[in-house]
Amino acid sequence: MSKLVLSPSPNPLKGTIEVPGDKSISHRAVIFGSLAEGVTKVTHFLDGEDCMRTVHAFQTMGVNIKREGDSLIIDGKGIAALEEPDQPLYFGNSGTTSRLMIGLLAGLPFFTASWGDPSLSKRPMDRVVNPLRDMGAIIDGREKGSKLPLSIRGTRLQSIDYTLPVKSAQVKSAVLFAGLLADGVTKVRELTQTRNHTENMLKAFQADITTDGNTTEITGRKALKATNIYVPGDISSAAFFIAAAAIVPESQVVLKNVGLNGTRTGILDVLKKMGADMEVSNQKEVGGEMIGDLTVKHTELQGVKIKGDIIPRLIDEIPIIALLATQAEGTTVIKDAEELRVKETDRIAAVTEVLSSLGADIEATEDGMVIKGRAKITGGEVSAYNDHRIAMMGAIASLISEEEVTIDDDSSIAISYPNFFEDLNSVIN
Ligand SMILES: O=C(O)C1=C[C@@H](OP(=O)(O)O)[C@@H](O)[C@H](O)C1
Ligand SMILES: C=C(OP(=O)(O)O)C(=O)O
Repeated sequence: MSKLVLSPSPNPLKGTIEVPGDKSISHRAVIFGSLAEGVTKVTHFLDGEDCMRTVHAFQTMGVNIKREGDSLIIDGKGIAALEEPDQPLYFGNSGTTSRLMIGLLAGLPFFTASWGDPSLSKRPMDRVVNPLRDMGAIIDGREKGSKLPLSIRGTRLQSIDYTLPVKSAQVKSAVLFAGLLADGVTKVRELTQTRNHTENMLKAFQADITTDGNTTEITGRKALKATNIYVPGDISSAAFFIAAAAIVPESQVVLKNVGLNGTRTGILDVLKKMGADMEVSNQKEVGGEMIGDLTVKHTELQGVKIKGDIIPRLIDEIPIIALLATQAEGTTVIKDAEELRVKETDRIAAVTEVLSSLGADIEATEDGMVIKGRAKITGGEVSAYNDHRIAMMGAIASLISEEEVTIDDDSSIAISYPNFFEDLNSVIN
């Protein structure tokens, strides 16, 4: 636990940052690399705590995974070579590790127990357990299997035709992983498109998969073939510097090689609507994912309405978007974001509490928030609620604060952005 006292920064932000690898893509690269036949090299892998939970899970199941600089070398021996773990798998704080692994473990021919930290133990797992049980999975656990710890007796699964009741890429991925191990063709339908990294990477590993963006079909029991993966910069991490450059006067920051997959770029659409001065350059496709450089300059922003299908495309960026909104002219309304209530913490409550303690005019609603700009960020002492995105939002708020911002504990930042303060210091002149 380390308390953090941040002094207001009088200077504009200037410079170039290459943010760490995308968390969602890094998790999936470890999973598919471990299941595939052959050696997979994952370049620009995110060594944040969450992705390391996924690495440790596969190491416990006998997969040889080693670090080489910022790459990961995975010696995949195929699905049949995975071994029954001799200890419970610990998923730490990671919703993605737990939901994706549960989907996979349900179809592997051995027993596992799994658990998580206090935050993860509160998060709903029935959203993955229910469709998996429909496929024949044998899962038990706390609250009838809706919370960790869980026990899974892996078994041969049947395919399913499943329409997602929640807008969640983790649920979609869990069912597709189970489908990869099941007999027949599994179909997953979503009414609103969520991030599609699982589908993209399954194609790269030569799975038998088709998707039209709403319905994805996968044929089970087909071997995956190793491939090399480059992990783009995480737009969810870049978001903190995009916001910082937009709100600190006279700033100009370049973010290199940021992932620009359209299922993740909702924050860019919102910034454009707010009137931000932002340019995308050097766009190209690498391994099925778009990347590019973003140049963001300070400018005056306008409040906006954010609701509907855009929400899954910016779900993890809402805390930092809320801070942006405090500096925009007029009112920003965020709706349809009730999923925030079941993240690492209740992010609607946490964002509202932290930003109002720091001087903002913000109110929580059932499924979002209402933020009135422009507010002076005066400073103060806040809790990060043990949530990396809340801690980083607090740190960026300190840049425009009149007085110090004190955050009770910044250790959660290592979940997704271990070098956050090095990168921040590199653009504070
Ligand atoms: O699939 C993924 O990698 C993720 C999906 C999202 O969660 P949900 O699927 O719960 O919306 C997101 O919030 C999380 O940070 C990562
Ligand atoms: C919600 C997040 O992650 P997860 O669900 O993997 O814990 C996040 O990174 O903001």
